[in-house]
Amino acid sequence: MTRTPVNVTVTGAAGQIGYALLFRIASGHLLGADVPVKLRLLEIPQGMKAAEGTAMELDDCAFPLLKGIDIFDDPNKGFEGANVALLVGARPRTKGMERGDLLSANGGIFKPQGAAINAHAADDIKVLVVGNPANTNALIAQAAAPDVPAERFTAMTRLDHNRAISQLAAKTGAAVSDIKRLTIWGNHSATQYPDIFHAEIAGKNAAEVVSDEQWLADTFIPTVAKRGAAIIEARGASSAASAANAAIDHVHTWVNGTAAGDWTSMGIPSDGSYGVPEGIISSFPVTTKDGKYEIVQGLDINEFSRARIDASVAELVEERDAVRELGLI
Ligand SMILES: NC(=O)C1=CN([C@@H]2O[C@H](COP(=O)(O)OP(=O)(O)OC[C@H]3O[C@@H](n4cnc5c(N)ncnc54)[C@H](O)[C@@H]3O)[C@@H](O)[C@H]2O)C=CC1
Ligand SMILES: O=C([O-])CC(=O)C(=O)O
Repeated sequence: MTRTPVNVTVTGAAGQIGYALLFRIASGHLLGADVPVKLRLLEIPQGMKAAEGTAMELDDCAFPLLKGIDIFDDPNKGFEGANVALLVGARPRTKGMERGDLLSANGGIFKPQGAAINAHAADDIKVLVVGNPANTNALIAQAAAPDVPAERFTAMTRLDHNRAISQLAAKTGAAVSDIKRLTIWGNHSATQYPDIFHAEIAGKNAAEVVSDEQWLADTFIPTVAKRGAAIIEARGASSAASAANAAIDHVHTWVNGTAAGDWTSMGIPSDGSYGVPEGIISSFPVTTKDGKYEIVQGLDINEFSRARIDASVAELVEERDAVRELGLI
């Protein structure tokens, strides 16, 4: 049976992450090796020519699953019929820019994109926001799309999740595939909290295996939370291939499900679980099945974790209040 292609819209398609992302979507890593895709690339006018170049290269790969590529600089067209939208293009912070300026500049991108998704995307649209500040940009887009179920707007903390697994594997000598149930809580920012108290390493409790609270507090958490800045310092440019990889993982897991006994981390609208105020887009431990996710319930949160979750959530509340003040939500 021939399957109908899935329409995948990627914004910021001519950027660094876009260049690392599009080829993997087209080769079947986003949705599955048997799922044909049509790509819809959305750029700003200055990015159109570079996006055309990337599209030429995509053609040159002769990917069997790639059933079409269209390029737009109008969000109303870019999101038409989209089943999956990866919102990567954003306004980076530049010198002298205050947080309010950054939120307001991104509001100018994510508000119209949310409205275009509301008006033109397919009924089953799933949105992943990668562009920073990802959680609050997702909130802005979601607020502009009142007809789309709120839970379809998610923000990427999978890169943080993968970074934390890798650091934990290096510390303990375990294989990354032996590490399960790790959680990133809160914001995709330096306040995020990577939590190993419920994680398992080859079936044993990770915090007990590590048994070194000082390493947790002084090395592990800051290394994971500040990894983006360390990459910028080393590479002279922000994480691109690892960010693209995490975006692929996020959507693949959302669509295809978490493995039995494991969970992942996603930035999602809070339902009030774990004392996180309803509505803000915060990272939680989630399981996924049949294209839907659920927050893992019933975890004991110790004092060490509580303080850190609360600090990151407080930052998200401040960001929400700031964009509310700016009339963006
Ligand atoms: N959530 C996460 O874990 C991570 C998020 N990021 C964020 O991802 C974003 C993109 O990163 P890069 O690809 O490295 O940046 P980049 O600057 O290389 O590319 C961004 C692209 O977006 C385009 N763009 C700007 N405004 C647009 C709009 N309104 N519509 C469509 N396209 C637009 C630009 O023309 C440019 O081609 C940044 O905000 C970065 O901070 C990066 C790494 C990890
Ligand atoms: O700060 C940035 O632009 C990059 C980023 O989010 C990360 O690598 O986690």
